[in-house]
Amino acid sequence: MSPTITDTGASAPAGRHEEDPPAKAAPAAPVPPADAPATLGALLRPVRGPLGVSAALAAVAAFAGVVPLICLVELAGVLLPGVSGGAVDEDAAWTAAGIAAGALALRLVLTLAAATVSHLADVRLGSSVRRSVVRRLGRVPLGWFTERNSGLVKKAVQDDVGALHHLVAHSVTELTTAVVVPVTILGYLLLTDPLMTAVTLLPVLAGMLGLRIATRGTTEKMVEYAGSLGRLGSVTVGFVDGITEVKSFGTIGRAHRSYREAADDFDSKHYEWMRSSSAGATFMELALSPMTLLLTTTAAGAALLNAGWLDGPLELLPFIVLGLAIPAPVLAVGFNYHALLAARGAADRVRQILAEPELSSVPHGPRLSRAGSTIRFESVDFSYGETSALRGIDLTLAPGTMTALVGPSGSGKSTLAKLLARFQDPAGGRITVDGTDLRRLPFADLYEHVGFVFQDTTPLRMSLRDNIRLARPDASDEDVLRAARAAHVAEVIERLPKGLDSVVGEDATLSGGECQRIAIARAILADRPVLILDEATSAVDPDSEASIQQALSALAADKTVLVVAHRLHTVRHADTIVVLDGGEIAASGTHEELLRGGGLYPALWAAHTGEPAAPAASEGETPSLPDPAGERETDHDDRGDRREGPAAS
Ligand SMILES: Nc1ncnc2c1ncn2[C@@H]1O[C@H](COP(=O)(O)OP(=O)(O)OP(=O)(O)O)[C@@H](O)[C@H]1O
Repeated sequence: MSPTITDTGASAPAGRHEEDPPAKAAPAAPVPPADAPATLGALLRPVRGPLGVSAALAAVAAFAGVVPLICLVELAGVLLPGVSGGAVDEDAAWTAAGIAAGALALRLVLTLAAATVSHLADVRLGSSVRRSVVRRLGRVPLGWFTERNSGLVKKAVQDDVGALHHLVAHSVTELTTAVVVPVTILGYLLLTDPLMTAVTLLPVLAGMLGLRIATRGTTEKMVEYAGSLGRLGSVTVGFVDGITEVKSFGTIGRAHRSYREAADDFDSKHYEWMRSSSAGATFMELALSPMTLLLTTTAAGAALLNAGWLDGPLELLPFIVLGLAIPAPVLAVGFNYHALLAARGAADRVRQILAEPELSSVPHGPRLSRAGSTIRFESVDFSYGETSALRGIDLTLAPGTMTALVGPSGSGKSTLAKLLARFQDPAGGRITVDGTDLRRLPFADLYEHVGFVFQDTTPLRMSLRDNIRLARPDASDEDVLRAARAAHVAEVIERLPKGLDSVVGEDATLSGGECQRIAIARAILADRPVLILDEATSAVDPDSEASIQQALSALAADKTVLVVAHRLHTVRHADTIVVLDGGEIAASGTHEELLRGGGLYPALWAAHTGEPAAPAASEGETPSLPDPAGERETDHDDRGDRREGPAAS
C-alpha cells in the first residue's frame, strides 16, 4: 500500500505536536490499492508457472491415453489376417501391445503428476489469496463491515476463495485434455480415411453446437444466480441473527417477507439458469452418446462399404474404436462448465475485494502524548453514499472532560463517534488529535491512543483472559482481574469452571450485558487517553450500571471522553452536551444551560423523563461520568417516577 500522505512528523519530539496546517489536510479518500489484480490472469499470476507445467503434463497424458487405442487398432490389423489364415506378425503384435502398455502406464503417471501439480497450485493460490483478502479486510474502513453482514463477508473469504479450486485444480487439465484427445484422434483418422473422419466428426460437431446452445447467455444468468445466492445467504444470516424477533412477530407481521422474497428470487434465477441451458445440454449429451456415435459410424461405414469406398469392414474399426473416445473429454468440459463459470464469478468477486479502497495511513507519525489529548472536529462532513449524515461539525473535546452527544435517532451521533475511531474518514474537513490529522497517524498509534466501547460488542472466540487483555497481551492475571472487577464481570468469570481460561462460545456463553462488561474491562485495562463510549452500559442491568459507571468515571477522570448517549440521564453531568439534529450541531452546553436555552434539548429531556423540563439545581457540581444510581435517586426525589423512554434515539 502506498501512503498518500507523506510522513513529515518523524522528527517531532515525543509529547510535542506540530499543528497540521489546515491547508495540508486535503481529505485523503480511500484509495484503491495499486497491487489489486485487474484481470483473472493477474489473479492467477502466482501460479501461472505450475499451471503451465500441469497443462503440459496433461497434454502428454492425453496423447498417451490415445496411443493404446491406436495400438489396439493396429493390433487388430496384425492379428485379424492370422484369423483368416495368413501368418501373424508376432513381433509387430508384441510391439503394439508393449507400446500400448507403456503408454497406459505413462498416462497414469502423467495424469497423477498433472493433478498433483494443479492441486498444489490450488493450495498455494488459495492460501495466498486468503492471506491477501484477510490483509485487505484488515485495511478497509471499519465501516465497510457495518455495511455488509457476516454472511457476505464469509461468502467472500471462504466460499469464493474455495470456488477458485475448480478453476485452478481441474479446468486447466480438463480443457487441455478436451483439446488434445480429439485433435490426436482426428489426426490419426484423417490419415486413415478423410471421408469417414468427416462422418465421425458429425456427432461431435452436433455435440459442440449443443454445448454452445447450452452456454449461450449463461454467463449473465450465472452472474444473476450468484447474486441471488449471495442475497439469500445474507438475508438468511440476518434472519438467524434476528430469530427472536422473527419468532415473536413473524407469524403476525412481515418478518419472513425479505427471506421469502430472497428465496423466491433465488428459485427463479436458479430455474432460469437451468432452463436456459437444459435443452442445449440434453442435445449435447444425446449427440455425444456412444449409441449415436456407433450408429453414425456403422451406418455411414456400411453405406461406404456397399458403395465400394471402403475395402473391407476392418477399415471401420479405427472409427468405431477411436471415435468412441472423442466425446468423454468434451462432455467433461460441458458437465463442468457451470463449475468453471462459478469459479470465474468467484474470481471476479475476490478481485473486487482485493480492489476495495483502503483508508490511507502512514508508517510513522508524530508521537502522541499519553496525557490527555485535545480532539478537534473542524468543519467535518460525512455522507453514506447519497445520505448526508454530518454537516459542518466544529467541535473541541478538551483533555479531562466528558462530551456527550445527544439527539434524535438518526441525527448522526454514532457516525460522529465512529469517525473519531476512524471507521471512515470525513468527506470534508478533518479531525485532529493534539493538532495532528487522524489520517497522519499510523493505525497502530491511533488505536494505542483511542479506545472505544460500542453498543454491539461481541467477544472474540478466545479465552476471557485474552479477550480482556486484547490491547495489552502482556498484562498479568492480577491486572486482568482488577479490570474485570472494576467492570463488574469478575464474579461471572469466577463462576465458570475454567475461570479466565474459559473460551467464549465454548466454555462460556455470555449475555449481552456480560459481553458489554467484558468490553468495558478491556477498555479499563487498555487505559487509552481518549475514550469513546457509545451507550456503553445499555445492555447492563441497573444495579451493575451504577457500579460500572462509577468505574468508568474513575477511568475517565484524566481522559478525553466522548459519550454517545441514547438515555439522557446517563450524561446529565457531562462537561458539555452536544445536541445533534439532522447531522448538524443544534446546540451545546451543560445540562442546565441547554435546559434554559430552550429548543430541542428541553423537548428531548421532557420526552425522556415524561415531565416538562426545568433546570436542575446542580450547578457547580464537579462534572464526572454519569452516576445512574445517584441520578435515579435524584430523579425519584425530584419527579417521583422515571420513564426510560426512547426519546433520545
Ligand atoms: N451504514 C449506513 N449506510 C447508510 N446510511 C447510514 C448508515 N449508518 C447510518 N446511516 C444514516 O446516517 C444517519 C446518521 O445515523 P447514525 O447512526 O449516526 O445516527 P444516530 O444518531 O447514532 O442514530 P441512533 O440514535 O438511532 O443510533 C441516519 O440518517 C442513518 O440512516
